[in-house]
Amino acid sequence: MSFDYDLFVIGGGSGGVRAARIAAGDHGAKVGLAEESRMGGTCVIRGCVPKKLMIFASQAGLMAEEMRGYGWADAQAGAFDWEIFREKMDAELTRLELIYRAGLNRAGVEVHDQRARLVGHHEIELADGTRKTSRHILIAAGGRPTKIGIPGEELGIVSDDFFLMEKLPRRVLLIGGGFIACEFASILAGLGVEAVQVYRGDAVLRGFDREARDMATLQLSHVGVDLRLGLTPTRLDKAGDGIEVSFDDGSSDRFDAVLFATGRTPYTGGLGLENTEVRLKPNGAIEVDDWSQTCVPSIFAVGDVTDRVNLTPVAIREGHAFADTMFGAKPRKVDHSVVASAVYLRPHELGTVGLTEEEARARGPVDVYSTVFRPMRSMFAGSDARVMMKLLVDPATDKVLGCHIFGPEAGEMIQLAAIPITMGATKAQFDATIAVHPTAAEELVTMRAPSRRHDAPHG
Ligand SMILES: Cc1cc2nc3c(=O)[nH]c(=O)nc-3n(C[C@H](O)[C@H](O)[C@H](O)COP(=O)(O)OP(=O)(O)OC[C@H]3O[C@@H](n4cnc5c(N)ncnc54)[C@H](O)[C@@H]3O)c2cc1C
Ligand SMILES: NC(=O)c1ccc[n+]([C@@H]2O[C@H](COP(=O)([O-])OP(=O)(O)OC[C@H]3O[C@@H](n4cnc5c(N)ncnc54)[C@H](O)[C@@H]3O)[C@@H](O)[C@H]2O)c1
Repeated sequence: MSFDYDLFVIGGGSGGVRAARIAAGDHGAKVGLAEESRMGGTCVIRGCVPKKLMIFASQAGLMAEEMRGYGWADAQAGAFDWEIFREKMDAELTRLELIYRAGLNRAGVEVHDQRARLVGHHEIELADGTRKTSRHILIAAGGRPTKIGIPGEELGIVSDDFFLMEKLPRRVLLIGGGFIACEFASILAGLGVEAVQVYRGDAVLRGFDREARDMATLQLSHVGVDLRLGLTPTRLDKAGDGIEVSFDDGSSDRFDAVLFATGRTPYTGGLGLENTEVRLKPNGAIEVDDWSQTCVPSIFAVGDVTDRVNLTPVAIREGHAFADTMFGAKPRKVDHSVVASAVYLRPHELGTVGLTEEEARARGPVDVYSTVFRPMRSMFAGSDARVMMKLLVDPATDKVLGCHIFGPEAGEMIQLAAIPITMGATKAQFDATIAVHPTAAEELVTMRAPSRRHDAPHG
């Protein structure tokens, strides 16, 4: 049987673009790709990139404060102009979008700027009614922000809307304690917006190392976020130009905007999956095996739509591995067991790779090398901000099982620490590395004795 394409990709985000480009450009496959919105997907258009630019924009006040401590007695951030920033940011996103598009064109991928849905195991229907057949189909449709099902929630916005705001609200409620709520709370506080964050738990960033969570929780309050823990909103009501929010403790408060940062769900609705035998997990994610293959041999899925590790570099790696495996005769699986990540807070970020102290302890005996200190740079300026460096080491093998850094540029540091840890480095090998002085990161190779040992597995 002959097909229009060797591969048809649904979704032009991190995973889909990489898979299409490698299959067509490196391995000579005939590839079609459908994208219903802007090329580049969540990361480029409404995620990592605009978020990181906002993080950079938001640090002016903290930098001025630090510089006053260094003798620049009059240093002030001055007024932030959202319109100027947004115009520059939009231009940058358009530039990146064009680069993504050009890469696909160069590789010979046929791009369809419209929505696609499956009508069979080898067939796609585009929004204009055109049908295309393909030997293989890759679903890389990503995820969508979700709200929590309370009355009036349609009055609130989600992260997608945040990047499109015409002007900055004066007072914002952020709901959630995950990546997005914490990063956006840091951004808003840094831009001079009154940020109130409510989270139902007792420390933000559930799932991260507990000590690091406590430091992140403390820092949010220190940078001016009004963080209210153990609190959940129960309803939203329109109140003049603002929104009145009621909470489960009986209190209520008024805001100019309410941002739901309450998680994302795989975007599988309306994809035509009912026309296939593809199986979904209870949360709507596409079920795949280690090769990103669904239970239908011709249909594969990568990235957030599979809800494995929802990060851009993971989607890219999955897309690349799929293309190499299917079209390059280079079978490659993705190891999801060690994936580094960072939460871009200010002034200190949280970088993490491998097991948390709690996970390591549940697995067996573990030596914890941990140090918390005031770094030279901010201490001189009079700041009380603390840095944490932590290594978790298996006492039997000396292998480093995890590393957690809370400090300035921790995202950059953890990227480098992730290399030896992915390679299976031992603590002795960390120690054999001569320090770079004076840095904060030198602590990673100078922690001589464990701060504590957990002997028995802890449930
Ligand atoms: C605010 C925010 C900040 C983030 N920050 C980071 C970060 O700092 N670091 C990090 O690693 N990750 C970050 N992420 C996560 C990261 O953006 C995602 O993990 C990544 O984009 C997933 O890539 P993907 O290819 O699976 O999906 P996406 O990038 O979401 O791409 C899916 C694409 O498919 C298109 N599409 C969907 N259905 C169809 C259809 N039926 N037909 C045609 N097109 C369709 C969509 O329009 C979209 O463009 C962030 C996410 C958010 C929301
Ligand atoms: N720096 C990064 O790498 C980065 C940044 C942003 C987003 N991301 C990715 O995007 C994903 C989505 O981010 P997110 O912050 O929306 O999700 P998340 O899963 O990290 O956090 C969701 C938050 O919403 C809360 N929540 C969920 N249901 C609730 C309810 N019914 N009532 C009250 N609170 C509720 C949760 O307790 C949690 O704190 C992340 O998991 C991550 O994979 C990554």
